Amino acid sequence: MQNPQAKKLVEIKNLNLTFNAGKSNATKAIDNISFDIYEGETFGLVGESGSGKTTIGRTILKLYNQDSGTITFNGEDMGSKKKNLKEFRKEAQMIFQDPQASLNGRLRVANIIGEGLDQVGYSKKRSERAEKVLELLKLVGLNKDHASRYPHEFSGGQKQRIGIARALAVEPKFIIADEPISALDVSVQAQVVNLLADLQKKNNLTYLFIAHDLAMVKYISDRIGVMHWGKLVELGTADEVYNHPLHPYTKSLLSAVPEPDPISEKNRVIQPYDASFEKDGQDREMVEVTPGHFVLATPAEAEEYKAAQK
Ligand SMILES: Nc1ncnc2c1ncn2[C@@H]1O[C@H](COP(=O)(O)OP(=O)(O)OP(=O)(O)O)[C@@H](O)[C@H]1O
Repeated sequence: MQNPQAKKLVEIKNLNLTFNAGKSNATKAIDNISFDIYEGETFGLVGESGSGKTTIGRTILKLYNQDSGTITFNGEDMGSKKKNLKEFRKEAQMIFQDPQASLNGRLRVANIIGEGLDQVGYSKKRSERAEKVLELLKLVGLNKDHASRYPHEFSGGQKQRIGIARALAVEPKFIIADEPISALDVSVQAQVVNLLADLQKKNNLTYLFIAHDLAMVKYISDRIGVMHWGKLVELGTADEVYNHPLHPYTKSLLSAVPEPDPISEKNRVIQPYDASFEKDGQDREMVEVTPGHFVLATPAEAEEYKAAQK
């Protein structure tokens, strides 16, 4: 269970966002979602493609405006503090899925990272700025020779390291990592995840880690939220969600995770998910089935889920 002393860094309450509202292609990307992210934790957000994970990340960063609901960062409602947006953007950064597309190909690495440093006042101190670039490169496992090169001269994993260094340049408190490893070779995925975990400890960072790979999310996250069709359907500690899943969608996602042991893998049965009940018109809300473990359910379903846990 979450330490009750821990401070909430991000508080999301009853968030709603519909793209193309009122048109035939309207998409309810965020459907009445509430959750908190505690300082120093990694909150993993999982769900299939199109479930709304990226939209939540972008809405937290104020790249999209929600239709209703609130997002509070460090105790401040960002919606009502427009003048603080510049400050907020330094405290909250995003790392993207595609490191190639997210880096300006015309800039040398020193300037890509330097742009972030300029935002926090290094622009007038050239030598300090150069020193800080080297420090950041070292922090993410690169070296000074890399500073004068262009993004296309790097491998995918190295590019992601540059993206991480750029995010860290503004000394953020909070980082949204949106599928940061899914475009990388399997052989370098673990290195980037381990780097993120090390940096979290060193810099006391809080992460929202977005992914569709539940195995990796379990490895890195303290708590996990599972999304389906714009709704949060389950929320709990990584161990609880992984070992005692409640919602049939979570069970189905977990059944798709390959087993490392060849015998278990051979016997693994993928559980299909029949989502039709989500559209039965019944009201569902997040119910706490065991301490800190919530599932989206009607009162009757909640009782069933509870009984199945015993
Ligand atoms: N800018 C946009 N305009 C219109 N619809 C959008 C926009 N961005 C996302 N959507 C739609 O909103 C829904 C949620 O998309 P979102 O990208 O948040 O999902 P996701 O879970 O992050 O998926 P992925 O893993 O593929 O990135 C999808 O149906 C998507 O098509």
